[in-house]
Amino acid sequence: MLYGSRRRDRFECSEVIDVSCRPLPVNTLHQDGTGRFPVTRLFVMEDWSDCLDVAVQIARRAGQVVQSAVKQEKQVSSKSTPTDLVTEADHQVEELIISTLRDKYPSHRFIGEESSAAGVKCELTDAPTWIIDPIDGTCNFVHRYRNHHILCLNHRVNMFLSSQHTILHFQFPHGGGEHRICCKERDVSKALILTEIGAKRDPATLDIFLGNMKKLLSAPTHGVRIIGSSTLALCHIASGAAEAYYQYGLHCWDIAAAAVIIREAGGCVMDTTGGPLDLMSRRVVAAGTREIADYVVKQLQPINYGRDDTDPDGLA
Ligand SMILES: O=P([O-])([O-])O[C@@H]1[C@@H](O)[C@H](O)[C@@H](O)[C@H](O)[C@@H]1O
Ligand SMILES: [Mg+2]
Ligand SMILES: [Mg+2]
Repeated sequence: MLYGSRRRDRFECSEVIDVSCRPLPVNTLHQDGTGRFPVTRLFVMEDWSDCLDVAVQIARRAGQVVQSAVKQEKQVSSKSTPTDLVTEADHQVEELIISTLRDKYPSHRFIGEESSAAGVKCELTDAPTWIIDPIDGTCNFVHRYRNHHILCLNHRVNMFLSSQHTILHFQFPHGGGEHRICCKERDVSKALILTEIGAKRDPATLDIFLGNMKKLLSAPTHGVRIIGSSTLALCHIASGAAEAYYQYGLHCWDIAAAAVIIREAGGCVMDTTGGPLDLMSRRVVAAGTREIADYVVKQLQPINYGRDDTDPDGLA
């Protein structure tokens, strides 16, 4: 089981390690003088296994809501741009998840895609926080396109919950059990690379987006794919179906759950500059190997989408 208690402002956790679900004695942490506590081990402050059970049940219930909604007529509206779609099913699923969890865990905090779009501040504190994308790939959902959409929940104590592919019953287990293994390919000319377009479609953004794709296609790589769901695409890195993923314009709720799966499967997740992942930065590079991740980082010209915590509609 992937587990840990990561209080953002108290220490940096150097890695997520498998620990059993039992309280561990809190050892002395050696302050490194920078006010941060370099943690070589994670300390399970509390037993979170109950959260996992509750969340897997909600993921399944939400999946049933989505599965029945996909066959029905939808009321579709848009958010930050005309291509950033949302339906009543997105709202219904997010409301179901947050209301159930809030009843059960009144002290926990929530970051939800549709709550954020309605103006609720995206704020990560050291309180246990659920990061929720009720339907990732809403455009696919609206078009009933090969049913590529996925529900993702992440619990900010670095406990990955269930990310359930609602239509193909394609479920990534919560980190435990059979481990997913990333591709260990180091040769970019043998890599399949995934990306997503993001919501901006102005000519300048599209020129940069297409320029980045052209650079990666002419490496040459085996190919570049856009499947319409960043979370599902990131999960494909963890399952070894593709070697790398990059994107500007996704959100913390697209990244949070999948990043845990990828790390647990032995891959790497980072910022598009090659530095550590900043969950709120609206950009990511992930790969099965560091070599391919570093190659992708070197090809990219940045696209500015702002940040989830300061500029949620990303039209900076
Ligand atoms: O809105 P949603 O379907 O949850 O998530 C989508 C992401 O999965 C996709 O990668 C991105 O390009 C879209 O703009 C949108 O953010
Ligand atoms: Mg999404
Ligand atoms: Mg969504």
